[in-house]
Amino acid sequence: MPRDASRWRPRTGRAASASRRGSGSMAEQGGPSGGRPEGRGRQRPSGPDRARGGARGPRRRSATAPSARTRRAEPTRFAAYTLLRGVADGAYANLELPAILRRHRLDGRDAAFATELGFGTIRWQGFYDAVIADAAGRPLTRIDPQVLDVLRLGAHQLLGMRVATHAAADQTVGLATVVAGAGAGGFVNAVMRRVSERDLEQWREAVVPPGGGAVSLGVRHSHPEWVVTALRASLLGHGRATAATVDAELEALLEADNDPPRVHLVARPGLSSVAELVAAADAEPSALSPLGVVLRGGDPGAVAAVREGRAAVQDEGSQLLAVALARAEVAPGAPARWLDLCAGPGGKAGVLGALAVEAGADLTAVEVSPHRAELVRRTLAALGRHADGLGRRIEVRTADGRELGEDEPEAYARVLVDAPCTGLGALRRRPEARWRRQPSDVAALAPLQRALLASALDAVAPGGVIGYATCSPHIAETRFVVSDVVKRRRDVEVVDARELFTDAAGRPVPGLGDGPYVQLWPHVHGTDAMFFALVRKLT
Ligand SMILES: C[S@@+](CC[C@H](N)C(=O)[O-])C[C@H]1O[C@@H](n2cnc3c(N)ncnc32)[C@H](O)[C@@H]1O
Repeated sequence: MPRDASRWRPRTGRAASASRRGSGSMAEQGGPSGGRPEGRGRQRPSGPDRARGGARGPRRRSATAPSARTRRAEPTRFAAYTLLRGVADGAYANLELPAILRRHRLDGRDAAFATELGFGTIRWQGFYDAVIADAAGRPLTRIDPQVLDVLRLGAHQLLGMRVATHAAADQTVGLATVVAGAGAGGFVNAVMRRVSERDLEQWREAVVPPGGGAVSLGVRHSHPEWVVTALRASLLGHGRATAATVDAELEALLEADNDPPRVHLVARPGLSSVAELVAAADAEPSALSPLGVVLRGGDPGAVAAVREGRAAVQDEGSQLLAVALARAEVAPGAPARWLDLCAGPGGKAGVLGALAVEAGADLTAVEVSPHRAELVRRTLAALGRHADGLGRRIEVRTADGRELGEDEPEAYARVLVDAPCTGLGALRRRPEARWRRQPSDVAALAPLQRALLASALDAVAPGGVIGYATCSPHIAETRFVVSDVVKRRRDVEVVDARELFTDAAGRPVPGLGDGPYVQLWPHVHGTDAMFFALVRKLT
């Protein structure tokens, strides 16, 4: 849910699409999967004025009687609903969405609308649930889960996307009727009317508990309370904030978590280039990553270099990490072998392997899950052919990284441990993660993270380096893991990693913390909240 309507207005023209749908054109569709979305191809006025018109001031109630509402589900809404049900059954939204869009034959603006409706609703679920409970006058446990998902989608249209009230209400009731029957339609109609009686600010005043603590921030910014508490501790623990500044930093971070990330591409060195991507896509060079571009719009899958595995969609933070490890100083005579110990699905291995080949080294990518190892093979296929041509080797192994240190001691010059973690630093990208993760996950992952790092320390040759990374800033997954493992050994030292992080113009990246570790932040760097520690094996 944006703070103002313009937040949602995007690089892809999605606002225009939403506004068009918000016009209330109610062309009947042929059921959930039939026909095209209403308004498609019609030229209706759209844009900021129109979007704002529905946004400011009290909303007008929809005068349509329930019996006169549509009884069909419009395809973009049905697609978003299907996504929510898939997520409720355990699916990952970002993996599920492409198939849903294909099944509903949605592309362009319609796909963008369905995506924002689905992802935005999932992100803002915590806040909308508070609104719905209030508007329905009953606890959520007394609302059928399917109907609750329909209501969440309706709430996002009203409060987060500024779809006109009558269109949002009509389509939400139609969807409810299709998925849960006419009786549900009446209930949904009543709740939507109540939701539409207040605007966003009024709902905030009504449902956000006072006090500004974790509970209050959790509802306001739609994060579980334990995540708010953990992020606060992370800001303090990494030295990003002090007691005096942490409240403002935390709010900025929580807000950034709710901003859909821009799409970045990485040009794998030797296979593609920033210039190629800028010429081939609606993109501009990244200011942060020397290997990256930022898409202004369009489908990354339409870019030839991406389709061919020479470039890929990748957060700038991940790009910087791979570059940092490749840059770190290694003692002369270290083996010409690099290792990615937790490679699936292969994003960082794609960059690290390309940099290894450039440096005259081989890459071994290890992944324990056979399915994810297969994804790594696919990701690295083009790189493998490129390496073969230069007499280098890219190898993908399905294996347990915890055993590699013992199997191949002191065999590698550079090792990346991109450890399995809670992903609390990538909440922008994985909208359901905040609701699925539990505080107990942190403790459950701790032994695995420590064992993988210990194995990496064994696998690296004297004078070689290990990069330990997570896409979580949680103190227990980052600093505690590194300090715990390193303090048990006499043959390694932690090195200040900050100087390895320079932007596309070669300038030091600001705001990395007090060292020796690096912590990136969405609200500071525009990246996922990636953590990186550099450890060197003594000679
Ligand atoms: C954070 S992800 C890595 C992301 C990857 N580096 C990328 O950039 O695409 C962590 C990966 O570690 C894998 N993993 C978990 N336990 C492992 C183990 N014991 N050995 C090797 N890989 C493991 C997980 O299956 C997961 O694919």
